Amino acid sequence: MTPQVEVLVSRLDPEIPLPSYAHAGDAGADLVTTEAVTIAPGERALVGTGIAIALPAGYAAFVHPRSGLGHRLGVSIVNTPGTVDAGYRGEIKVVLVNHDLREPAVFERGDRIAQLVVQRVESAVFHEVERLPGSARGDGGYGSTGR
Ligand SMILES: O=c1ccn([C@H]2C[C@H](O)[C@@H](COP(=O)(O)OP(=O)(O)OP(=O)(O)O)O2)c(=O)[nH]1
Ligand SMILES: [Mg+2]
Repeated sequence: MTPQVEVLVSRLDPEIPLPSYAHAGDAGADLVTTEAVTIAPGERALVGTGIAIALPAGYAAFVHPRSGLGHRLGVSIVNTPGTVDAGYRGEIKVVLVNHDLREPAVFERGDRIAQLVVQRVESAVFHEVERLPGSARGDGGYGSTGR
């Protein structure tokens, strides 16, 4: 069975459903918009989801786009994936962007606009050193391995 973690949710808007998985074992729980919004081609909009959460220490939640919106409408999230810190108690919001060049993207209140992925995260301790250990990749990046 998929491991589970308890996440406390506060509904800032009582009519808005809790985040929910479309299928058991899904990675992303759908989030809805509390407001109707029309996003012109190339424009963006900050929308509320009506929920705030408290994650256990050692966890973060990531706000990912929905592939169906990308495919059907050209809609994604500007800062994808958005990072929700364990200590954040405000409303989870989503910065939608309409990449379509012609059609506005129209959303009604209650439409599913993003999905939340809850993950364990490590907190790093950053140690400064004179020289980093060598590696096969070295400083190669940005296409260094060819097409
Ligand atoms: O898509 C997102 C991304 C972030 N947040 C909330 C939760 C997160 O804990 C907080 C801060 O996010 P982030 O650190 O990415 O933003 P910042 O621009 O660095 O703001 P801050 O200075 O508040 O950290 O905003 C959202 O509601 N939705
Ligand atoms: Mg920050």
